[in-house]
Amino acid sequence: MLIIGIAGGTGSGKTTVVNQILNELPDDEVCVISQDSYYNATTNLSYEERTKINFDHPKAIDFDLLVKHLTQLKKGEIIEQPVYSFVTHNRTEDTHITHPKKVIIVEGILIFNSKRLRDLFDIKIFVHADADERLIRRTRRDIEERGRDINEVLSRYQNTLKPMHQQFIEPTKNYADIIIPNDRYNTVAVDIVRTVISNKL
Ligand SMILES: Nc1ncnc2c1ncn2[C@@H]1O[C@H](COP(=O)(O)OP(=O)(O)O)[C@@H](O)[C@H]1O
Ligand SMILES: Nc1ccn([C@@H]2O[C@H](COP(=O)(O)O)[C@@H](O)[C@H]2O)c(=O)n1
Repeated sequence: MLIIGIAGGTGSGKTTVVNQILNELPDDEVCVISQDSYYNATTNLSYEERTKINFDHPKAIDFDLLVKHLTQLKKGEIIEQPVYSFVTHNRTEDTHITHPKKVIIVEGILIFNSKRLRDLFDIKIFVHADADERLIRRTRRDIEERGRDINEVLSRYQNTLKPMHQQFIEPTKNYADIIIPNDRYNTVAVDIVRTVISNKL
């Protein structure tokens, strides 16, 4: 089994890179775990209280469950990945049954922040895009896909996202084995990662 961690700031293009890697790879050989699925359950909070959570701080993530699930997959066990809603800021009632595969890709902004997780990765990849590019992408995506308005995106960026990125995400680039520059679509880098995976399969 090969476990690949893909980190990088919000809007850097992690999900896009993962999807490009998955294209042309057999479905039954690769599975993806998203750190976003492991935001802490917030059922005990009102919607108003949830909107005030700092989602870019490591404390917002249920790393215990993420490490447990990855360890189970490594042992060949099936897991039930939580399903998260960016609209309600909470886990849904659903779960996603995930089977162990030869290659497991874990992606998320804070995954290199946890030593326990880092130790589980065979390859660590950091996707880099400049802050202005990430903000533009995030603004478009959150308005089009995550039910947000411009004020929400910009105030979250100023109050939590930017400072948390500088404090907790950017420094973890140092742990990466490979850094993918992604201000533009980087097909060469994606091809290299795909080749590494294909060799393993
Ligand atoms: N290299 C790129 N150039 C332009 N737009 C991109 C690029 N990579 C991703 N995007 C777009 O930016 C937005 C955020 O990308 P996404 O992959 O969701 O980032 P992340 O998972 O790192 O938050 C998406 O709308 C995506 O289509
Ligand atoms: N309820 C939530 C939870 C998280 N976020 C933001 O998502 C970003 C991480 O996801 P990416 O796909 O962009 O890597 C993170 O920056 C959180 O601010 C949110 O807006 N709402």
